[in-house]
Amino acid sequence: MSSTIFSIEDISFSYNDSLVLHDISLSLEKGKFYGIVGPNGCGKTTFLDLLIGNRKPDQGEIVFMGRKINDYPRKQLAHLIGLVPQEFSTGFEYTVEEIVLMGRHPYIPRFGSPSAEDWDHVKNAMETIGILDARNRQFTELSGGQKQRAVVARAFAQNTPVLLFDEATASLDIQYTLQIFNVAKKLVKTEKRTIIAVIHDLNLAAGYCDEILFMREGRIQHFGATRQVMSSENILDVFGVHANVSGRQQGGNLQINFHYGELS
Ligand SMILES: Nc1ncnc2c1ncn2[C@@H]1O[C@H](COP(=O)(O)OP(=O)(O)OP(=O)(O)O)[C@@H](O)[C@H]1O
Repeated sequence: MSSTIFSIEDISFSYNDSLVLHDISLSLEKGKFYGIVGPNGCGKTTFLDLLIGNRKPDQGEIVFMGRKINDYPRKQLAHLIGLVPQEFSTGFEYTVEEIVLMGRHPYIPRFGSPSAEDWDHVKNAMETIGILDARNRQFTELSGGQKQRAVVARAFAQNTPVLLFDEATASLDIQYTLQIFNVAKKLVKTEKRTIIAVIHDLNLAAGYCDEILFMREGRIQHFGATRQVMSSENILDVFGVHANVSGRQQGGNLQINFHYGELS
């Protein structure tokens, strides 16, 4: 049986007249941790928006689990794909627990109440992320990093086979960053979930991702197994910066060291 989860066929996308994604064709497989890396503004968030069906390609197709992504009813898709967005804000006074419970909304019938199973998922997600003690705090009063952890917990509570992270740990300290990536990696390894994560930190991407998509100017420039594509040449090609990539022979994680240039 094919393990292809996303089949992306020659997609392009424009905002008004501005072409943002083009000539993207690739297959993504179930049970892998994918990293998307690339310069600011190259189209990473837009690409995730297309993968989750929030936007429609102008050309080409995205087939998800055998069906065109834009043909899925929204509710069904919310059972299959969860997203940790780059930014999440709410004008309303919600507690942390209420934010995490939002991850269960696709499962709660209209005018219905959360089931015991829904509450189990909410509690487990808060425990996993370590925010159970903050469950009754107002979301708007949290620090940026605390908010981000609540939003990650919301996505874990949604319990979907596919998770998209858009810089999900950008404002987290190293302890919480590793905690979330370790949980994510475990979901990939033990439950065959698929994670597609936009990551700016190349060492983090090298440490956790099975495969990397290097994006530049709306195209996938390089795509493949992390050990193959995370190279000085590709980093220079996509980011225009010089770096040494070491550790390829040792069999452990790759290490990326940047050349900082002259300080004046
Ligand atoms: N809603 C929008 N309307 C018009 N242009 C947009 C919109 N959203 C994004 N863009 C433009 O599309 C391009 C790609 O944006 P996108 O957010 O996908 O990039 P990104 O790679 O995720 O960037 P970053 O690393 O800074 O988050 C940018 O030039 C951006 O200005």
